[in-house]
Amino acid sequence: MDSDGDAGGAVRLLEVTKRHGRGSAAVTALDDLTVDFAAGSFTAIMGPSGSGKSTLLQCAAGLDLPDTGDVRLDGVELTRLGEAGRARLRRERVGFVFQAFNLLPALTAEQNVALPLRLAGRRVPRAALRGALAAVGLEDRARHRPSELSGGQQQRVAIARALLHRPAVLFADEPTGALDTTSARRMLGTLRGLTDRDGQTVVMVTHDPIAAAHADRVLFLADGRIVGAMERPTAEGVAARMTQLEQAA
Ligand SMILES: Nc1ncnc2c1ncn2[C@@H]1O[C@H](COP(=O)(O)OP(=O)(O)OP(=O)(O)O)[C@@H](O)[C@H]1O
Repeated sequence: MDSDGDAGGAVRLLEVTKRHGRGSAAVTALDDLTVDFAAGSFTAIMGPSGSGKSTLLQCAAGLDLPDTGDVRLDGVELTRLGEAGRARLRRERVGFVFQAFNLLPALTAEQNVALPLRLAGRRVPRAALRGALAAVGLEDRARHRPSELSGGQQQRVAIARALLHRPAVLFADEPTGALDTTSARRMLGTLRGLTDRDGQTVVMVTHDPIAAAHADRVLFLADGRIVGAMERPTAEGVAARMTQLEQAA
């Protein structure tokens, strides 16, 4: 590891504190938090409601800025960038998948995948488009509209869209929240495959111990701090740890 301590790190948060609100209503969402997400790793973030998971994702992805501390994404200190610089960094190096798929109903799967790059004025090579759909197992659904796809397939289109520009990190906020069990399992298999096959760095917030068990590592958050980590997690182990945290909350 070099003197910056970021060797191999796709994302690093260093002593990050983030408060929401002002005065007596202020809430410390992240409290002097330091964490590294290694390149090519799949991390799940868990914690009781209000523990700071979404805030962590927003700060790590450059969607929000910490009050103090530094965030480095793919070698770039994004806390030193202005709004335009952060927007460019997000567009070029970050992929985002949310619980809501946010696909446009009038567009086909491949048009939805291409849309963000087209809106940014970039040409989208056909091979890249096909490659992104193939990476999520949907190459045969390219011409289907969202209404002709299952919920799980729609979420995989959203993942293909997030992957098209080959982001350094794919952030996923409750990506299985709106899916049935079978679709959720397939979606998690897709994320797992992206890390195993392509070395894609994935950071996922979830409430579901079964989802978290697909990751290489689970980080547990409470009151804006990391209070534990589990390597090679099992659903049972994660569930037991979450029960402890929720009883303590
Ligand atoms: N815009 C905001 N204004 C004021 N307080 C906020 C705001 N956003 C978040 N908070 C507070 O910051 C804390 C952390 O919120 P955050 O959404 O990061 O938690 P979370 O772990 O993602 O929660 P959940 O699992 O319920 O989605 C909570 O106490 C929340 O109420």
